[in-house]
Amino acid sequence: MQKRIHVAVGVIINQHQQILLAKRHGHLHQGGKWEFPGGKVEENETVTEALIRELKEEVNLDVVSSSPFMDISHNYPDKHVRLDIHLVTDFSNEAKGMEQQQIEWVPFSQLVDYDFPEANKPIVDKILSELT
Ligand SMILES: Nc1nc2c([nH]c(=O)n2[C@H]2C[C@H](O)[C@@H](COP(=O)(O)OP(=O)(O)OP(=O)(O)O)O2)c(=O)[nH]1
Ligand SMILES: [Mg+2]
Repeated sequence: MQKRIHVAVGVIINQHQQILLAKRHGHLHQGGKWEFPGGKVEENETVTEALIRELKEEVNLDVVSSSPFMDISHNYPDKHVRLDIHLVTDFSNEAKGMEQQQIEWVPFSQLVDYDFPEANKPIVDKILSELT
């Protein structure tokens, strides 16, 4: 059984009801796909701490508060992930791709046009059914 990596993920929504997506670099696991920003929870770190750290490192946002949204375990052929997904509507600063990745603020209705990793399907479904 492979190790399951624990990932803190942010569904970040701005005042225009747009969601922040970032494109994963081609060489990464699930490369070329669009993702909700986030990354691995390190040892001795809570999910919230990881979320705050990753959103600063990846997209330059300062999270003020967040709330749990959903928890997904997914087995890729090469990797098992647990996505610990949080809603972030309270943040400061301007979003920037800090790792030279493409980022976009996307209206809810356009989410269906983006190519996400397989594990993300239930996230997009829940956003569309509960937040719109
Ligand atoms: N951030 C994020 N990761 C996702 C999403 N969907 C999905 O399957 N994943 C997977 C892809 C990766 O296997 C894993 C995230 O790990 P990562 O490699 O980005 O972790 P990280 O940002 O800490 O980067 P690093 O330590 O490898 O430098 O979760 C998503 O929407 N957002
Ligand atoms: Mg990441």
